[in-house]
Amino acid sequence: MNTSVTDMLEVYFIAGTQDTDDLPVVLEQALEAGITCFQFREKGEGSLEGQPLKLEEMARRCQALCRRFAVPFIINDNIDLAMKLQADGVHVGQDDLSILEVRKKVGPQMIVGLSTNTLEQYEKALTATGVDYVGIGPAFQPRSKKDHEKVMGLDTIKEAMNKGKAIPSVAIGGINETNAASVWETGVDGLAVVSAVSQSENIKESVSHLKKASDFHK
Ligand SMILES: Cc1ncc(COP(=O)(O)OP(=O)(O)O)c(N)n1
Ligand SMILES: Cc1nc(C(=O)O)sc1CCOP(=O)(O)O
Ligand SMILES: [Mg+2]
Repeated sequence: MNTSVTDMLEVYFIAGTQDTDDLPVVLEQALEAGITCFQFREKGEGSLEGQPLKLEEMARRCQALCRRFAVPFIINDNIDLAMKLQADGVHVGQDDLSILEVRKKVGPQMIVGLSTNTLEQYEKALTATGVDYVGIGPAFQPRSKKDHEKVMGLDTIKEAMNKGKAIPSVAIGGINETNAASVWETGVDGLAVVSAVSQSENIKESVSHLKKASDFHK
């Protein structure tokens, strides 16, 4: 991958089979529309959790699509699968394996992302060794996650950005084409979305509206 981590965060699509009836079709449309990163996240009701062979097969299909478009392929939570598939990166949260353990397992090359859900967690991540980018949120009420943390809101995200930007950041939670401009105003490097793309009736239009320089925000 030749893109920088900051560039890859611009429109960061996250999905698993629980989010759509046909993940490969939706992912291909999203890639054609210009997403800059994809995270494979099989989690919760309707996902392939507990079916490792099917899950791996789906991950490989998604990875092949991402490769065709030269878009980074990140795996959520499952470090062993990320290593087996030589994914471009892994994403972990505060309750997952520690960054130290993750980095020990995946080595120095793989992209490692860490979720932060409070100002304190964000500030701590800024000085952490081995973190390539942070997810920050929820920006708004998430649509695709039931057990989410307390909504952080845009004011706190802006406050976090003002504390420092030593590590690239991507906002997450309830982001859509209508509120995207307000999220960009906080100073984050990208927008991570599930439903804004997976549930979109026009993926091409939705992705273009999420982009930083979209005319839609003006
Ligand atoms: C880009 C990005 N940001 C945050 C998350 C959430 O991660 P986590 O808190 O570990 O929750 P799960 O996604 O594992 O349910 C993410 N996946 N991606
Ligand atoms: C996977 C995930 N993590 C979140 C966090 O706040 O850490 S919110 C979220 C789901 C975001 O879904 P949607 O874009 O449909 O609101
Ligand atoms: Mg996690």
